Amino acid sequence: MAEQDDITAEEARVESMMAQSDIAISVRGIRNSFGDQVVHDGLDLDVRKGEILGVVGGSGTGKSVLMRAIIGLQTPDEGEIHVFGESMVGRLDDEALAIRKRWGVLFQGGALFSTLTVAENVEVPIREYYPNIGAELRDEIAAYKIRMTGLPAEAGPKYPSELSGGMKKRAGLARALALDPDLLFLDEPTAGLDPIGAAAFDEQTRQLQQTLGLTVFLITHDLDTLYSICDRVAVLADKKVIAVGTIEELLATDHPWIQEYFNGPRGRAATAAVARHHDREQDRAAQTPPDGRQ
Ligand SMILES: Nc1ncnc2c1ncn2[C@@H]1O[C@H](COP(=O)(O)OP(=O)(O)OP(=O)(O)O)[C@@H](O)[C@H]1O
Repeated sequence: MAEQDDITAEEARVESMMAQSDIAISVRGIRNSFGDQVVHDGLDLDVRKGEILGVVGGSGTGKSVLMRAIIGLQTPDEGEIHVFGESMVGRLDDEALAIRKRWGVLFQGGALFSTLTVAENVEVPIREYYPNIGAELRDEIAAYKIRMTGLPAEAGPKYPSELSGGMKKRAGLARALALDPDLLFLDEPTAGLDPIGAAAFDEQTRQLQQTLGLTVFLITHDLDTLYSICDRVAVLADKKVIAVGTIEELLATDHPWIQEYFNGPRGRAATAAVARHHDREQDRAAQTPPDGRQ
C-alpha cells in the first residue's frame, strides 16, 4: 500500500512538473494596491508557452498594473509570480536577470526615447544587457530588427517625431525584439491605429509569434485583435482574472461584463467580420490548385 502511495505521489509530481513546463508565466494570489485603492486581490493567471493571450477588462481594472507587476516594475503586496519557472518578485540576482533578458516589452504608445533615432532606440536594450557588443554588430542587429517589423531601412536614422503612429509602434516592437525574446509583452499595440494599420500590425504580431515561437501577453481593447490573433483571452474584473479561455468558452459563461463585451453590438460586428474573413480565406483556398499555382 505504501508503495502504491509512493507511485501515486511520484506520478503527481511528474504531472505537475510537466504542466509547469507548459507554463511561461504563473501568477498566484497577487495583491496590488496604491494607498487605499486595491487594484488586484487574490489574482491568479497562467500564460501557456507559445500562446497569444489577450488580456481584457474595463478601463482601470489593472491590466497595465498586472503587466508591470510581471515585468518587475511594480512590487505586489502579496503573491507569487514565476516566469519560465523562476520566482520573480523582488529578485535582482543573476538568475532573475537571465529571465528578464528573455522578454521584450512594447509599452502603450511605443515609449520611444524622443532624442534617439529609431536605430538607437532599438540598440538601447543591447547596450544595457550586452555592453561588450561592438557598434558595428549592434547597428547590424538594429537594422535586422527594424526590417523584421516591416519598417523600411530608411526608418533607422529617423527620430520618433518624424514617424507616423503605426511606424512608432513598429519601432517599439523592433526594440522589444532586440534581444531575441521568448516572451513578448504588448500593451494596447493597436490603440490609435486606423483599422487597416491595426489589422496589419496584428498580422505582423501573429507572423512574428509563429516564426519566432514567441509567447505573447497582449493587453487590448480591440475586439478585432482578440478574434483574429489571440489563442485565449483573460478577463479582468472585480480585482481578479474572472475567466480565461477561448472566446467560445468565454461566451459560454454568464458573467454580465463578458456577455456585454462579446455579445454587445461591437462584439457581434467583430464576430461577423471575422466569419466573413474566414469565408474569403476558404474560398481562396478552394480556388487554389493543390500544387499552389494560381
Ligand atoms: N503608479 C500609480 N499610482 C497610483 N495609482 C495607479 C498607478 N498606476 C496605476 N494606478 C491605478 O491603478 C488602476 C489600474 O490602472 P491600469 O493602468 O492598470 O488600468 P488598465 O486596466 O490598464 O486601464 P486602461 O484600459 O484604461 O489602460 C487605476 O485606477 C490607476 O489609476
